[in-house]
Amino acid sequence: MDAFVTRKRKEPSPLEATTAPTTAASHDDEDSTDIKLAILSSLHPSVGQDTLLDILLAHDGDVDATSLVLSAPRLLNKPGGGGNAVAAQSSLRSFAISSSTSDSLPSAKRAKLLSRKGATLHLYDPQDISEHTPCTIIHNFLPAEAATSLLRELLDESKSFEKITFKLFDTVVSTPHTSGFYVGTHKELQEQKRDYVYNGSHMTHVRTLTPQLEAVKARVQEAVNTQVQERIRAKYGGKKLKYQSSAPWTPNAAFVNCYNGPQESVGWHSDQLTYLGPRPIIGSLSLGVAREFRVRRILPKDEDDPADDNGKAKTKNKGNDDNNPDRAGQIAIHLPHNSLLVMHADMQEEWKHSVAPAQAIDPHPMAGSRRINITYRHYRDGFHPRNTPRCPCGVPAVLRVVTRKRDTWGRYFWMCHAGNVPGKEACEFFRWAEFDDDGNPVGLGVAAPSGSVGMGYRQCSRQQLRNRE
Ligand SMILES: O=C(O)CCC(=O)C(=O)O
Ligand SMILES: [Fe+2]
Repeated sequence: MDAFVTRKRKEPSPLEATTAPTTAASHDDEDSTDIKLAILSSLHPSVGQDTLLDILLAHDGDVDATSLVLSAPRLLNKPGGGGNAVAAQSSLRSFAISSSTSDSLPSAKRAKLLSRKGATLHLYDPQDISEHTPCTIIHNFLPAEAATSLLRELLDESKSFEKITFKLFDTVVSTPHTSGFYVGTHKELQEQKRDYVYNGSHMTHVRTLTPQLEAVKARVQEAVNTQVQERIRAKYGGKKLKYQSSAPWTPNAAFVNCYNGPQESVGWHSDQLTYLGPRPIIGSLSLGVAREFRVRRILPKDEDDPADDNGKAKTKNKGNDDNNPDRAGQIAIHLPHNSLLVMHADMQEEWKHSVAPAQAIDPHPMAGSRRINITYRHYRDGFHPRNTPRCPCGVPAVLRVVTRKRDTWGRYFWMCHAGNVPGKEACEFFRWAEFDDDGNPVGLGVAAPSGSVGMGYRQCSRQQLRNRE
């Protein structure tokens, strides 16, 4: 897991979805959206702001088209219109003037609707989510009693969960939520404590999966494998991605997070590839209070809008483009109790995700204000620390991917773990990673290819390491 301190977003307006523009250009966007919403609000006083914004975005900011749709009688039945966004399950498609209008939209056109800088698009409908994000959602995943029973157990377990602390420059900070880590066997538990390193430290509190977590794991495994095949068919042109494993996904570990109250969150990040390998798949089950899971594409550096950096101090943090999470536009996926979100193979390398602090939440009858999230993961044997490069610092190197530089975009590399530990000086260890088509490491033990930085012990700065990405 790769969890960071949440950067506080600009104080949201009642139109939660238009938060955080920071530049003059973005302010213009926000102002014009506000004016459009004010017009729509006066024309349709009974429709809530969230609903107005959803429909406005779905119609690419066209006030007339939005107003026309709102005049259609069937929209009066929209569930939860104007109420709490996370309580209602609705669909972008339900806002279309006619079903044929929406369904016939070319995908480029629809994708454009979803990538508005400075805006957050809220998606509820499974079809919208699979179409526009690297995720699939299954609502009401477990039989209701099984979900309740697992929630009860994990609320109890979460009493002993801890915040993960790490060093951020000269300060020790901790994640804004608590976590517990579970593995399948006692042997794996011992190995986790002894061999695996996370942000420079060993995990001290590791547990074995409870019988309920084991039973749910089997269900998650089956559902995820079905969804992965469907994704390959529908989105990847019938062929798995390069480096995606062709073996069925067999999770062997679970991170369980507890978010106690609306302010607990997880900042923008991608999950670490080091032990999962390239193109990992993650099955994420949510229980208790519904919260927003946000995703945004990682843009290569030269797609950066230079205006975004004008007059704005860069935030020093761990993600490589976390300084402006709104640059690519955010998509909020609403995760109600008992929903399974599949993060597909195109997620971790190309997108970042977060759980934003909430303005308000609907309490859950059993969990109160708490949300439990279980991410089932597959720790691949080929990526066990005994099989991967070791840094001269004496610990396993971390696996990362180039996301910012166009010329080397998508290439994987092993680097000094300290480059992943804010505040620590990294040594120069760097090696391009090579995989077979299934994502298994090849060529390990071979000297670093020419042109790579080599394996010297000289210290280099975090900026130098960043520059390679
Ligand atoms: O709580 C969630 O839905 C996501 C948690 C997450 O991203 C993580 O633990 O890495
Ligand atoms: Fe994550």
